[in-house]
Amino acid sequence: MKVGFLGPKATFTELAVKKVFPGFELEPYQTIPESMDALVDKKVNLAVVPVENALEGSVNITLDYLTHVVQIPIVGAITLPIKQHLMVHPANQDDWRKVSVVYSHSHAIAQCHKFLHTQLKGVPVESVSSTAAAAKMVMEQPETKLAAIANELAAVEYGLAIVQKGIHDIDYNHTSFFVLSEMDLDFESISGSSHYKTTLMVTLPSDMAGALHQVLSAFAWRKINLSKIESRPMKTGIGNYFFIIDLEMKLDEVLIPGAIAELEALGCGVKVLGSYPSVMV
Ligand SMILES: O=C(O)C(=O)Cc1ccccc1
Repeated sequence: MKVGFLGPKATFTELAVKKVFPGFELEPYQTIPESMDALVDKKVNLAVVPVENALEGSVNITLDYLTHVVQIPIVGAITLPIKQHLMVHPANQDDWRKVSVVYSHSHAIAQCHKFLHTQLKGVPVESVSSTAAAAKMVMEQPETKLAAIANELAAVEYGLAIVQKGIHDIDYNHTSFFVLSEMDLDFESISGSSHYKTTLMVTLPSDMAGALHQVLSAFAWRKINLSKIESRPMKTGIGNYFFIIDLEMKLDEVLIPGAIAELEALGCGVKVLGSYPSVMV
């Protein structure tokens, strides 16, 4: 069984994959869309992609690619604690305050805003495809004083020295990842979790006063708990949005189909993106 993930080696995504799928064959891809394309092209059986960070919010490219471009079911979710460290080439260890650029993934940069603002004020910060890609770049250019924000495994993998540990702004820093697959994967047995979520994509009828209120009521009176509601652009014009809604329950035969039928009767479009166990590792 082959798992595609946002690489290179030692990204947070790989950490999440290794925790839940030990011993599986791993295939790194340079971007999130490439990992999903690999699944569509059947080069891998599963793809694991970051979807939400507790400090920075949704990973928009994941949600947008999943809703606008590919049609692959979500079969699981993994939530991983995130610790960010500042690392440099060992040759520049004593001089780390004089780095000329800090590289990382945009979400990691946002998670360390306070540290960058106070400790490395004025140093340019550039985002690259992943935290591990940043670490790899720093390793490859010892003569330029560069720094990366990445995890401990990336420091080991790319031979970098951690010069500041735990630089994320808030200690409670977690990221969730979606497990995507066309296969009928028994993620409940693999993850040991029976905590299910169901993710829906909902479009509203145009120009209907109180439409969102009515959508929420369909869940509220059935006592279906929502854990997330996110609006994303339809990409058809300013002000046109759809909603991604997470329900805190497994797709059943009564409550969720009833709510969906009610939304459809209102003129909403509803698509189930997945009903899947969610695990904290
Ligand atoms: O860049 C990585 O290591 C990723 O896996 C994406 C990401 C970035 C920041 C926090 C969590 C995941």
